[in-house]
Amino acid sequence: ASAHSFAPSRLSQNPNFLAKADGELIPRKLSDAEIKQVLPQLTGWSVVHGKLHRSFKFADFIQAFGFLTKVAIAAEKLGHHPEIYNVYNLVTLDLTTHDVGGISRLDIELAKQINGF
Ligand SMILES: C[C@H](O)[C@H](O)[C@H]1CNC2=NC(N)=NC(=O)C2=N1
Repeated sequence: ASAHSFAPSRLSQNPNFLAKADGELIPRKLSDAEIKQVLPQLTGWSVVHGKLHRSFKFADFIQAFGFLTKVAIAAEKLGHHPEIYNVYNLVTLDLTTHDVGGISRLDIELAKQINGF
């Protein structure tokens, strides 16, 4: 591909991303219909207050935090970070894309990875 293929105007044609004025790509906010369609693949997750939401219960705090450590590593690799709430053996996660004010494919991807832990 020529250099010009990578100009922001070309990249912005990818339906999964929006190009900001400076050319930086950010994920697109998914529609309610798109979220409803993918939700059956995300066992245990629901949409609460416009965020992907799931609670997890563990045997104790150490198990809960071991899980959260895996979540943290996945999040850092993805460059996408969950909202985390922990009380002893309970963990609640809310996934939203702050950059777009809604749920994006990055939230779907993170939820899928978390379900594999
Ligand atoms: C620059 C950096 O990649 C962005 O600020 C990322 C970091 N992690 C993020 N995580 C989430 N959940 N939403 C974001 O919009 C977001 N933005």
